[in-house]
Amino acid sequence: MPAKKVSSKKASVQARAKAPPRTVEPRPSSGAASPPRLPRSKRTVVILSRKRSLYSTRRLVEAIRRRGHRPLVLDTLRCTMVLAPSQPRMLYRGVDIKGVDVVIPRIGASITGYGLAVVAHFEMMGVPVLNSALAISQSRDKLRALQLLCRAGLDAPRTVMAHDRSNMRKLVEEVGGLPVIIKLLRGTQGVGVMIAHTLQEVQTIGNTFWDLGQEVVLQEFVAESKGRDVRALVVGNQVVGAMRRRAKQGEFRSNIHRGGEGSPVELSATYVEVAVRAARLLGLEIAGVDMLEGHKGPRLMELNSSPGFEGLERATGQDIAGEMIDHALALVEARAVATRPTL
Ligand SMILES: Nc1ncnc2c1ncn2[C@@H]1O[C@H](COP(=O)(O)OP(=O)(O)OP(=O)(O)O)[C@@H](O)[C@H]1O
Ligand SMILES: [Mg+2]
Ligand SMILES: [Mg+2]
Repeated sequence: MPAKKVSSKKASVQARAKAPPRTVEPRPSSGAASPPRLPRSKRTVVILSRKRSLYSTRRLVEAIRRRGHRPLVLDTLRCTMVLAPSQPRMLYRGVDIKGVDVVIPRIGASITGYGLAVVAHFEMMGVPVLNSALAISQSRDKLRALQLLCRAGLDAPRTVMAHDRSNMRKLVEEVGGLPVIIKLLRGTQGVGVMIAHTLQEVQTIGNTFWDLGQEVVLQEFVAESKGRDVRALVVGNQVVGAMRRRAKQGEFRSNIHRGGEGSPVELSATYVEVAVRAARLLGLEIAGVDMLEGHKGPRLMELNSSPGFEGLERATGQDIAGEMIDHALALVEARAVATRPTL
């Protein structure tokens, strides 16, 4: 049974209260107080993506076309930012890009720096983006993300970050003892997530990364998750699909890229609420929220701002691309209504 689209009323109320000001919420389309809707016109939706042949990019393009709108796939690295007082412009292969209604950035980890600049530039041109540069940057740094989530009272595996290597034993104790997870701050697809069973291993792995100039965190190993985790795809204030991923034999990482297998899961209200709240806290309109199933409920690991959804669509049979595009178009319409001059 495919997972149903689920939303949490409570979660969305909390989310609205805590959402950063950048986030545009779709306005209600009915009711005496709402302004009349503008007639729907053909919209230009930009997908920032290195390759149009990627599954998620192809599916987004299809979804835009199916709704009668215009997709435009731009290779992020071919976008040129032109800065001028009060007049930021974007060139693509030397030509000015104009008339863009909304941008969906699919920024891979290898081009985070340049990608963030391009997304921010679109924002400065007044174009709505899902997700904003701020939201992408704070979710991509796993420590920063956990700081924001923990400050708001959400649960995550115990995590420490230190620069001083002199007392590793104490750091290991802080996260609950061996074994411990050692994690690169900006890894993806399970690369840079390791498990250490002895203090010696912690020291060797930690020293290797520190000597390479890479920052790592030590994290409590959530043993009860048994090599499984939950990926919830949040779009706006809703979870539009969810799967449980199970690691292959002999592996603790459940990533599909590490051989894990996904199956649809019906999330409880708590998991939905936590996933939506976490996305809102980081300012993400679209988020792949990874949670471990702890004894006492969901434990947040990370939020992905350009989540691939091939595994999720295959596991659940749901039209995730369509959900993302519907939400992007709703934001465009909401903004058009909000900025419409009153007579
Ligand atoms: N503290 C932990 N306890 C137990 N297992 C963990 C822990 N942290 C990570 N894992 C396992 O390792 C996997 C990868 O971790 P994480 O999601 O942080 O990395 P990632 O490389 O960013 O993955 P993604 O490809 O989802 O972006 C998780 O899906 C989970 O199965
Ligand atoms: Mg990740
Ligand atoms: Mg993950």
